[in-house]
Amino acid sequence: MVVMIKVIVAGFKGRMGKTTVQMVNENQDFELAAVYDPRATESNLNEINEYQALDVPVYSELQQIKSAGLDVWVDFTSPASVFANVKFALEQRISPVIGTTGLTDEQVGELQRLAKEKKVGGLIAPNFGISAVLLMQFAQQAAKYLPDVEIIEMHHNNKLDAPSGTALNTAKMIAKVRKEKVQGNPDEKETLPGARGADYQGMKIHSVRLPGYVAHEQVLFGGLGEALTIRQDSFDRISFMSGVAVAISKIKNYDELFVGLEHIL
Ligand SMILES: NC(=O)C1=CN([C@@H]2O[C@H](COP(=O)(O)OP(=O)(O)OC[C@H]3O[C@@H](n4cnc5c(N)ncnc54)[C@H](OP(=O)(O)O)[C@@H]3O)[C@@H](O)[C@H]2O)C=CC1
Ligand SMILES: O=C(O)C1=N[C@H](C(=O)O)C[C@H](O)C1
Repeated sequence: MVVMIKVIVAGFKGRMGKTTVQMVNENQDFELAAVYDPRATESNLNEINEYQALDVPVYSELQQIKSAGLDVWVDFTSPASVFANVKFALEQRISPVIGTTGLTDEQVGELQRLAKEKKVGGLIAPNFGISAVLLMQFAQQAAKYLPDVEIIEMHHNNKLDAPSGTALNTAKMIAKVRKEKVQGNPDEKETLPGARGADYQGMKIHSVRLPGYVAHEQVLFGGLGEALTIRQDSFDRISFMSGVAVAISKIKNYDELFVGLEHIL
């Protein structure tokens, strides 16, 4: 008998949540066992027009989830809610697969300690798209030779957090291989505040928000008489789904919480 992985999708009404519900439902190895949103008024997905054929419980309170026998908690919610959701999942020994951005370093540390204590596998992926995972790795490699770098991330205009989780993670990965340095003219002055962007250990990060965009990033390196630009584009949220599927399939095999899809590929 094939045992399917029982998945709950938190944030199921959102842009990523909807795409994930469809992917999980269509994957023969996964069972869409529940969905969660504290503001949901439905008790079953079949009450929603587009999901009439699906008999899946909708939970709006964490207490309802305790006895649901779930394997994996996929979280695409909001920076304000992800920590409490993931803490709950780990306490219930449900493996979290987290796409939501905005967790602080302290929160990540606390969740990693809890995962170890509970011996539960989990993943925080700043980006589930393979093009973004590769961009971050290539950028880290390039920064060893070209340490002057600026990051431009471009997203749809409904995004809540800035900079994007991917841009911040790119900067953190680069910071591991280069010394902190001041870039640009040490005497430069912003005549319009914010003109030089945000600063992460001397790296400038610029956030663009425009309708029509989905998720895009450029990492620009400058050297003596030369430059390198690395760019990735997610034109559609489907680009994140193969990464989410891999994470759901594998995450139960681990007993710690990783940051970065590359750790389980
Ligand atoms: N790692 C990756 O590859 C990717 C990550 N993301 C990240 O995923 C997150 C979600 O993005 P997106 O789908 O565009 O955002 P949306 O705003 O479209 O969706 C978020 C959903 O979560 C719901 N929600 C809010 N609070 C809770 C809660 N406590 N529990 C469950 N659900 C809740 C919201 O409901 P309501 O509107 O009622 O508040 C909303 O339906 C963001 O942090 C984004 O950066 C996005 C794309 C890819
Ligand atoms: O909000 C989004 O859309 C995205 N969020 C993630 C991020 O902040 O990096 C991943 C991707 O860029 C899409």
